[in-house]
This record gives sequence, C-alpha cells and structure tokens, in this order.
Amino acid sequence: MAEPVLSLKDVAVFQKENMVLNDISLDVKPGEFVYLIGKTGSGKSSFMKTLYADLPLKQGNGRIVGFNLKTLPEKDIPHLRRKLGIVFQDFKLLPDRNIHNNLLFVLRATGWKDSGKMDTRIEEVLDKVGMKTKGFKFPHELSGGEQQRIAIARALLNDPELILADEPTGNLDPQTSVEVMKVLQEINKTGRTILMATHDYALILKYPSKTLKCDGNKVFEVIQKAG
Ligand SMILES: Nc1ncnc2c1ncn2[C@@H]1O[C@H](COP(=O)(O)OP(=O)(O)OP(=O)(O)O)[C@@H](O)[C@H]1O
Repeated sequence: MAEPVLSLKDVAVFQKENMVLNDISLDVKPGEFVYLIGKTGSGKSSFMKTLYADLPLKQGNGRIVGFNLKTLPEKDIPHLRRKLGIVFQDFKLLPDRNIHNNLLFVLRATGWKDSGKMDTRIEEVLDKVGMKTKGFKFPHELSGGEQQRIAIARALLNDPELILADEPTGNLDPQTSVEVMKVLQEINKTGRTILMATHDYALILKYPSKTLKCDGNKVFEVIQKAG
C-alpha cells in the first residue's frame, strides 16, 4: 500500500507554551481530499501551521511528504514547503507585480533557472485554474475568486504532493466559493492530495469527503451519515 502523505502519531499542537490540540493520530493517504472543520479558535490554522513547519512539532511524531517534522532542521523547511502547495484565505499575492511575475518570483525563489521552462510552467498552471489569459493583470485588477485561482496556480507550480488550503473560500461569496472548490476538486481528480480547513458547511454538503474536526483540543474524524 502507498505510504501516507501525512502521518501523525500522538501529536500536540502548541502556540508558544499553550497547548491548542493534543493526542492527534491520523493518516492522510495519497489522493484523498480531507476537510478540517471546527469553530473559530479551535486550532485549525495552528494545526495547518504545524504541518508546514511554521510552528514546531514539540510533542509526538509527524511525517509529511517524506519529511520528519520532529527532527526537521530549519534549513530543510524551504525543501518541505516546495513539496507542499499552500493556499491561504487572503491569497497573499505580491501587489507590486503582475500575475506572471508573481508566479515567476516563486519559480526563481525555488531554484528554477531556464526562462523558457519557467514560462511554460506558468502557462500550464494558469491553464489548470482557467486563468491563462490573465498573466498580465495585477492582483488588484482581479476579483477575489480570480485571485484565489491564481493563488492555487501558484501552489501548483512545483507539482506538490500535498496541498494545504487554510480557509481558501473564507473571503469569497457562496457562488465564487463553489467555483474555487470546483478547481480544487479538478486538481484532486488528477491525483493530488488536498487538506482543506473550512467552516463552510454548504461546501462540505455539496462536495462530501472525509472530514476531520477540531473540538475540545482534539482532532477526530467525523463519520457522515448516508442520505
Ligand atoms: N500567534 C499566536 N500566538 C498565541 N496564540 C495564538 C496565536 N494564534 C492563535 N493562537 C491561539 O490558538 C488557538 C487556536 O487558534 P487558531 O487560529 O489555530 O484557530 P482556528 O480554528 O484556525 O480559528 P479561525 O477559524 O478563527 O481561523 C486560539 O486560542 C488562539 O487564540
């Protein structure tokens, strides 16, 4: 059987010395689409931050896309992040350059050198999110939904094994949320694994999938009833 892309054993999540979550043991397998739900302040973002090593793993054991979170040296964090695609609620595009150059910036920062290959890759990821003609636009010239598609395209640049999306539809209206969700579903269908924090229950109903819940300092799988 394929190795999990994410495997946690007895993990606790901390914000400084405060324990936010504990006793987390779970596996995410290649190709899964997993939701992470929970009330405001229940620890979804802290959980995600631990996975991309923005918060250190101080307790328990965790492996993600082949990296050991417990023993990960600081110098390896960029390598880990290159194998992850991270999407945030607030898009985090660079406002001072157009979309093409936003994506070029990431490719250069992650070691790409050949300008022909970089242009081809940018075209490919923009095409995947239906934004092929928007490379010349600046972020402020795009709608929220379009900016999030670009942020998803940016997350795809280095062909990540796992996409971590922290409330990717949190700033979008319901219709635009569904459009962004369709893009994520398409990406999942091509075999990529996605872990998405959300509190948009309408989306979960429309696109049911494995769901983890943060509640009472724990993370557990919610078993959905059929029908
Ligand atoms: N930078 C920080 N420093 C200290 N405590 C923090 C920090 N960020 C979050 N916390 C605390 O950690 C707990 C979990 O917060 P977190 O942001 O992970 O929750 P969340 O489920 O993502 O919430 P939301 O849905 O509002 O984004 C909260 O009690 C919060 O106050």
